[in-house]
Amino acid sequence: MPTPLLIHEIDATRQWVRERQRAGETVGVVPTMGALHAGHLSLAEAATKGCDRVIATVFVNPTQFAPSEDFERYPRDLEADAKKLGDVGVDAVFAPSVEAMYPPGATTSIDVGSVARPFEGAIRPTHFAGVATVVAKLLLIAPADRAYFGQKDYQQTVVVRRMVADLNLPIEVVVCPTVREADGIAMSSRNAYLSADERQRALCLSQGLREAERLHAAGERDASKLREAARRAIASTEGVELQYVAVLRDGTMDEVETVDAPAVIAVAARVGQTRLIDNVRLA
Ligand SMILES: Nc1ncnc2c1ncn2[C@@H]1O[C@H](COP(=O)(O)OP(=O)(O)OP(=O)(O)O)[C@@H](O)[C@H]1O
Ligand SMILES: CC(C)(CO)[C@@H](O)C(=O)[O-]
Ligand code: BAL
Repeated sequence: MPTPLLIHEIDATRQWVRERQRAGETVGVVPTMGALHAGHLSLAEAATKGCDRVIATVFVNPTQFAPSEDFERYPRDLEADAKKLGDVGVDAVFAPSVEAMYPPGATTSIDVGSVARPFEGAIRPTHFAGVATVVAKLLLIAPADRAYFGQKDYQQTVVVRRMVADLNLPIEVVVCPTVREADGIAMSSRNAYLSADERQRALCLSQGLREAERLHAAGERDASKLREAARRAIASTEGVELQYVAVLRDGTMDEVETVDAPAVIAVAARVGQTRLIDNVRLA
């Protein structure tokens, strides 16, 4: 497969997308922070199936990291990422500098409101303003027809859908299923931080979710029982600190006590120094 066109400039990116659309083609955009794994590539593949042309963005966005978080050490390898994207048929990659995205004097920030406050938002209070702002910028720089996001970052999908609706952005948001390793752990760039021992312990997140899923499939509708099943698996694993377990009405951040409609059970935990999140749909 050819290497995708690598674009660093904002104007050239917008022009590339507009030209494709003027030629009658649909364009998909896949926002990422790079260090690509099969989870990201599944979004790119969905985009190549659903659109005539695909542009991926690779940008480690500083505004979604708190000062204490891992912005500096977040893995970066643009050359390898571009090759992987080319191999799945992505046409172009937008990889801007921090200075291009946030020139001196830039102060605008998007507050999406209530869906950004609980769970991830409570633990990372500045995170979703950073995500919403950069995603809005990326969707304006690459004004595609469809944008692809992963279910693994469930609250992010809720925040992005809210932001796109509230700002009337003319783009369809597509959410793709979580891709897992053979043993069940959700693929994540941050898995690279785990030692072999932590990697083994981290399995308790997906195992806890799977146990809740099994109970739900067997007819359990009491959210507290489903939460307890996930909590038990995670909290009983040494070296793993559970941060939350929540059962939410699907597509929202509203907690439910009875699962009488499609729902999502979401968890976050710290494994050593690494924060991991995961979720499954209960439908
Ligand atoms: N396992 C996965 N399956 C499907 N989509 C995924 C998966 N992991 C990440 N994505 C999606 O890829 C997009 C880019 O995510 P990002 O670059 O933050 O990767 P990540 O692996 O989630 O990294 P991190 O470990 O920092 O959370 C997001 O829409 C995210 O939901
Ligand atoms: C959507 C995103 C690319 C914005 O920086 C990021 O939050 C991510 O990779 O999930
Ligand atoms: N995948 C979400 C990006 C972040 O945790 O900053």
